[in-house]
Amino acid sequence: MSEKKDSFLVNRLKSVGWAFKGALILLRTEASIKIQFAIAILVTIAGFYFEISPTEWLFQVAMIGLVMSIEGLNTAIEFIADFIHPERHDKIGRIKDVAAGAVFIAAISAVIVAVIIYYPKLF
Ligand SMILES: Nc1ncnc2c1ncn2[C@@H]1O[C@H](COP(=O)(O)OP(=O)(O)OP(=O)(O)O)[C@@H](O)[C@H]1O
Repeated sequence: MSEKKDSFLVNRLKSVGWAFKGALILLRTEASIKIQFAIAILVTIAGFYFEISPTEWLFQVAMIGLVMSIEGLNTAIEFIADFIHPERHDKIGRIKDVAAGAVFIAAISAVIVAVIIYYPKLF
């Protein structure tokens, strides 16, 4: 019984390790994620500088997580598309466009949240 529990825990820990490895691969290799990470650091500094409220922090952190995680999924979809069909194909292009569209929607939402939080503090 306890042996089963241990192996479950070890497996979960291994999964966390692989997920962490995946996040590092994204941050090291993907230009879009690097830019988003830099913006995340800048708005975090801005959050402390302007002393934004706990509710504003919640929205800001949620938006950073949303944009970067969807960007990660977009990258995974691009990898799958390139793996299963390395040549150019209209359908592969459409799959990649739709995945990029998801990032775009999240990014627009994040910009709107940023404007709502910081516009009154700046102007
Ligand atoms: N194999 C393909 N067949 C048809 N169109 C493609 C193909 N690969 C890419 N495209 C088109 O080019 C666009 C960009 O694709 P690509 O894989 O280069 O993504 P990217 O946006 O440059 O990647 P990144 O997220 O690294 O910036 C796609 O959205 C699609 O419109």
